[in-house]
Amino acid sequence: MGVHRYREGYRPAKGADPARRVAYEVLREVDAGAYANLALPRALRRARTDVPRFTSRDAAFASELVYGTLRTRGRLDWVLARHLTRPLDTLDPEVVDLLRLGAHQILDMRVPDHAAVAATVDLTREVSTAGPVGMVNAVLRSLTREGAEGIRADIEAIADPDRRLAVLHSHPEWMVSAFRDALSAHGAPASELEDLLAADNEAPVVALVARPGLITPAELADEAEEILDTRVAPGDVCDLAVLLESGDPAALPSVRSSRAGAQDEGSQLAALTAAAAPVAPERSGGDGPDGLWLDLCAGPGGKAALLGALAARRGAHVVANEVHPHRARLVERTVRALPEGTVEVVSSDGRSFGGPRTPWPDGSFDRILVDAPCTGMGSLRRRPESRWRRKESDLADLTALQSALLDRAVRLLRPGGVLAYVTCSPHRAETRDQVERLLAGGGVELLDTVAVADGLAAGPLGVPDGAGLVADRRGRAVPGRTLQLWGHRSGTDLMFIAVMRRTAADTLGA
Ligand SMILES: C[S@@+](CC[C@H](N)C(=O)[O-])C[C@H]1O[C@@H](n2cnc3c(N)ncnc32)[C@H](O)[C@@H]1O
Repeated sequence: MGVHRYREGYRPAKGADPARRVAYEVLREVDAGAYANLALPRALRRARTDVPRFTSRDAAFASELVYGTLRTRGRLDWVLARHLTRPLDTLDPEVVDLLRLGAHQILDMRVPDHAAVAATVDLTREVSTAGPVGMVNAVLRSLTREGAEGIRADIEAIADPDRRLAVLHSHPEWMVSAFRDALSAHGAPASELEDLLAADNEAPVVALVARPGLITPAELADEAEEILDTRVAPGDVCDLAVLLESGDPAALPSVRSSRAGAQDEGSQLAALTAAAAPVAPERSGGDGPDGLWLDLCAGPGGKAALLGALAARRGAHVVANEVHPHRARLVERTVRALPEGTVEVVSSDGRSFGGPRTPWPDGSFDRILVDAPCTGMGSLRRRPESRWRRKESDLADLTALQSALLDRAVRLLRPGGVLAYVTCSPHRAETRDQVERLLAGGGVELLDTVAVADGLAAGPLGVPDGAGLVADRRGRAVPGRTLQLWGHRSGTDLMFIAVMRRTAADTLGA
């Protein structure tokens, strides 16, 4: 629990309620660098043990406070600024969190105004010095007098369209512009921008994957229904998926033993597509070998486990590489239920993976997945704080890393081998530009990713007509298509998938 900073002789007039207290503690942890999706379950577990009569309603309320406050932070800050006499970022960060918590209850939740103000003031008394109590009270009371209609009208009146959408849907302005550009880069109508941004603020469903050969989706659904006491549904996009209305997947024995896992349906489809894209023969006749696969950026191992399950059925072997040793250990855990020897976990920098004097010289692999580090703009629903942490200036380093990983992967592929490039971001620079750069370099051809994925999907992928085309250096469309999934169309994370194939050995001038 957080630090109490009572003044000498000072005692709170009334204790803060435990759910708000938990939410505040988690916001403070997130401010210090924690991830909400890890910090919140930890805090709830603590509260269930430490706080007498901490109910599941308290847990649900605390979760809504944490996720809602983090998601709507941009709009909350814009509104709060109108009621402050000094800039928000000059206030003590603890006070800022208290104000955001109160404002979120007043503006977005069905908490009566007086209760939202009183409870936030109680919480302020309990966690802070007496100093800000009066200020928090005054600012929140002033906010309750403003009214949602007036606020909405003032936001609608913001002249700059991206600024207006940034405030309304609570995204950093640079991301709004990047999403606008991404829709156009991937052949989706620009008119869908608002739907895209709104979908980012919806609570995601929890998707599980039943790893083939280890558990069936029906067995997983039965287990979830029984243990989590929740409603379950089959996947919209993948037959292997089981969707949960609520509940903590970690409570399921199949998840604890890694026979199943929590995995967005877009990620499941990416791994399935990487495994299904057709390899070509190295010289002539048949499909050529398909026995050695590489997952170049494997941590924490969700896709490696699905690839491994599919490889086990096809007699293939998967090398799962991850640069950070602690994340490589997570991969080991994720793949541990697979038949022994199916997945081999190694830890090295993917940019210089394999080569002479290693078991994997250039041209070794039949199939490579590069699920590259990226801005993560495609999973904002799931990681509510990430939109505020990520900076536009991160792009240059990330795209350089993606290019180096892709270049290395092409060299590690045999001619005719398949390269699947995946990002959890639709940003043009991380997706289409990377594919166009690779194609321009020679050595790879683009396959029809939409057709491969469509053939695997349980339902429509919501790909707009004519989407996924990429151009050569002269701006002419090349054969093949990439696939961009959109949350507002398919309900998945915004995964980008491009399957390519290595052409002749000598085109890279190796
Ligand atoms: C998008 S995540 C991969 C997710 C993973 N495929 C899954 O489905 O669980 C990217 C991973 O690449 C790792 N990474 C970053 N730089 C790398 C490098 N130079 N070589 C190999 N892996 C790297 C990151 O640590 C991170 O675990």
